[in-house]
Formats: sequence, C-alpha cells, structure tokens
Amino acid sequence: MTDHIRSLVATFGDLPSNDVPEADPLRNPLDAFRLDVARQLHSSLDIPVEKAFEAVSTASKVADFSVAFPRFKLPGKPNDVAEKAYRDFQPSAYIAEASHQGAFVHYKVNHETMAKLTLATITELSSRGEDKGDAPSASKSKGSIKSAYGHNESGKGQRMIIEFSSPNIAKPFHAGHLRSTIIGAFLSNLYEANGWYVERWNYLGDWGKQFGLLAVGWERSGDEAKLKEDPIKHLYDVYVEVNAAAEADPSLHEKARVYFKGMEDGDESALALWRKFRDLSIAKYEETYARLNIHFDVYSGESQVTKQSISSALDAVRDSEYVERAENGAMLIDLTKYKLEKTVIERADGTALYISRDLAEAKKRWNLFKEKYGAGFDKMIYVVASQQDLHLAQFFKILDLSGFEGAKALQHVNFGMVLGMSTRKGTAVFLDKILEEAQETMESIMKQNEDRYKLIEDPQRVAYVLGESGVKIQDLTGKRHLNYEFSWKRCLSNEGDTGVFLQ
Ligand SMILES: NC(=[NH2+])NCCC[C@H](N)C(=O)O
Repeated sequence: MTDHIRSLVATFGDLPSNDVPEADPLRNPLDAFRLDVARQLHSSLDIPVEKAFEAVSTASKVADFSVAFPRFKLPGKPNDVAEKAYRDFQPSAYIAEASHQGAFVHYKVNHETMAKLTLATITELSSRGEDKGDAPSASKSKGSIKSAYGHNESGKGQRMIIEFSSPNIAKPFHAGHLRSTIIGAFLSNLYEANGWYVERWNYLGDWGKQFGLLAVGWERSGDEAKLKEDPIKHLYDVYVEVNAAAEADPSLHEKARVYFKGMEDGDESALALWRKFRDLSIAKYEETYARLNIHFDVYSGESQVTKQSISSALDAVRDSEYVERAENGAMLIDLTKYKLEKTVIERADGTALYISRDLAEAKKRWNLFKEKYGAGFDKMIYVVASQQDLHLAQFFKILDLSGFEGAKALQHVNFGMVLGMSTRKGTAVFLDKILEEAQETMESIMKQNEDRYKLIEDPQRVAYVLGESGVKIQDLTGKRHLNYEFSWKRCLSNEGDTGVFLQ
C-alpha cells in the first residue's frame, strides 16, 4: 500500500525509523524530518535515536524544529554540546539548514521534500481510505474530511457529545455564537480524526418568558411572508418592536406572562405558534451552518427539557447539606466552599431556571447514550463564552455533588469575546449577513485586478470560499481565551496568517 511512499522516502535518504516505535513517516510526513534530525544527533553525539527524536520540538518559534541540549545531560556545557551538533550538521534532502543559539540548535526543513512527501501521503492515504471504505468515521458526517490522511484511531471506542453554537431564537446570533460555532466545529473534526464517535448538539435558547412577549409582538407586527423569507431577522424585528412598546405599556408584559404560562401548561395553540417559529429558525440556521460546512446531529434546546426531568434533577440535591431555603421559598445552593458563590436553583413559584435546565439536560443526554450505546458518554464538551464560566462551573459542581455518574466527563471549553463585530450597515449581527458581507467584500477585492478577475472560472464561488475561510481563520488565529477585535481588513487580507493566504 505505502510502497509508493516508501520508495519516495528512499529517494530522499534512509531513515532510522525502526529505532523509534512512535515515529510513522509513512503516515506522518513530519516524522521523516524529525527522524533525519535524530539520525544526525545520534551520529554527532551518540545519543540513542529514540531519545533524540523525542527532543526534536515542532513548537519552535524561530525555525521549523528546535532542539534544547540541556535535556540530554551530556558531559560538558550544553552550549558546547549544541555547538558540536551544529558543526556536525550536514544539509540533507530533509533538513535544509541549521543555526546555533546558546544551548539550542534550530532546523529548517527542505520545502520541496516537504511538499512532495505531504502531497504523496495525502493522495496515497485518501485513495486507500476510499477504496476500502474505511476512512475513520468520516463517512458518517457530511462535513468532515474524506481522506484518511491526518486520521488515527487513538480514540477508537470512545463516544462524546459536543455542544456548540447554541443561539437564542428571536435574538441576534452574536459574535460569541459565531466563535462557539467555529471552535466547536473545529474540535468535533479533531476528535473525529482521532477516532472518536462524535455527536454535535445545538442547545437553542428557545424557551422562556421572552417567547410570551414574542407572541404578543407577533399579533402586533408579525408578517407571514417576511417570516417565511427570513425568519431569524423578522422574529428579531418583531421582538425589538414589542420590547419598545412594552416599555411604554407594561400591560403587554402581563399579556406575555399569561401567554408563556399557557405554553408551560401545554396549551396547544400557544405551542403551535412557538413551534412554527422554532422550526423555521432551525431551517434557516441549517442553511447558514451549511455554508460554513458545519452540521448538527441534534437540535436540542431549553424547550426540550421536561418539567419532570428538572424536578428529578433537583430532587437529587434537595436534601444535600449545601441546600438552603430563601425566605420567599426559593431553593439556593451554597457553593462558597468551592469558591463558586451561592445560586438559586429553583424559584419560589417553582418555575425552572437556566441552570436547572442544564442540570436536567446533562442527565438526559447521559441516559440517552446509555440507552443507545449501553454506556454514558466518555466526554461531553460545552463550547460556551467565558462570560458563563461561573454558570458552567456551578452546574458541573452541582451534578458532581448530586452523585451524577457522568460528572467527571464534563468539560467546559471557553473563549474570549469578539469585539466590534458588526455588518457595515447595522449593529445587530446576523450570521448570514456576516458571511454575505465576507463574500461581497472579497469579490470587490478580487475585482481590483480586472484582468485576473476575468481569468477566474467561478469568481463568486471563489469569493465565497475565501470569505468563509477569512472569517474562520481570523477567529482561530487569536488565543482562545483572549478577546479579539473583529477586523474586516485582517479577515480578508491575503497577507500574513489569514484564511485567504492559507487558501
Ligand atoms: N448548556 C448551555 N448552557 N449552553 C450554552 C447556551 C448559550 C445560550 N443560549 C446563550 O446564548 O447564552
């Protein structure tokens, strides 16, 4: 199978791969380059190849690889050892040059060899994966990488849920949702490429008093045609209108309360309207996610958490030593011992809260996996903005204190804020508008060179792909936990570490 790569590698020079069990140059081209460095260190300093291989770091800031010599604990000063390794270095088909700096030697790869080997490996492994039909788990999901290149089976047999994006119906899809979407999709692909079974869940903000208000607003300014055309935008407009109106006329809030009560009590006509809003919004979201090559396996949401499941989740902590009753009858849990403050988990009137829904939903997902696969998930990741750090830490802790078996499998992946993201025309952000704007702006940049523009076969498609990549890559470039300033210029520039440059 890999004969082709084997003989290609041989034309560049033999590698001591048998001495390093974890190196796999026939699947991972980078290993071939690290092995060459290891081979050279072995002959210069007589270090075992395996140890030398481990020391070749790919996290170098100044070159492709760096080796820190103090770690070998060889006789003599590390600087002198490094210098000897540097002096003995011979440029090869793999490593083009080396430089010496204190106790370090830095190495740069031969780009031609890197390109040849990488492309050959991709071709080889993908054709192999396809004709045996065994590209790990890629077949299952629409959006994932078809080739077996970059896949391994280290996570085989492990199952996870990853919850991400999770926008709120009738409110804008803000930059935080975009970031959650991008990071969540990235992590899903990564786990899948490592052999995990991954379910992508979207937990919509689709329940609560605001849906009562939305229904009141719908009576005032709802428009069927507009709803069909762009449900997310129209529901938002209706919501903004009714909120403003309710400022002046508080009786609208009372109406909203009554309406939502009807929904909670299962009044079918109230639910029918809500269901229509939800279904149309999901359909529109799916379209937009598809533009980003992202799909979800499950659209859950706050509405999908039943009253019974909430009360049984609360029953599990009711008698705990951490629980307190407020004067008005609300139930609180005191997590100050864990530096997680106190929080209300049940209102005085018994109605559910964001946190109690999360408690019940986590258990529901666990039980669902048990039913389907005979065991709960091995991991469940929540990709949610750092503003909700406390919330997530609280509900994880409550689940843990209540003896929930899955508590250890929960993980919060947080992220900093995206500042200043807006379309050029307005302030409210809609994901589809951002993507359209990325495409349009990209196309106008392309048009600046008319002769070249004419040569492109499908310029709109190209602008679309470049725009999308720009948005995604700008997001992934910054450190995850830091805030960053959204910039159209950086997003669509073809210089530096940008999506356009990458494409
Ligand atoms: N399980 C969760 N609480 N996930 C996060 C949901 C995010 C929420 N819909 C928001 O927009 O703020």
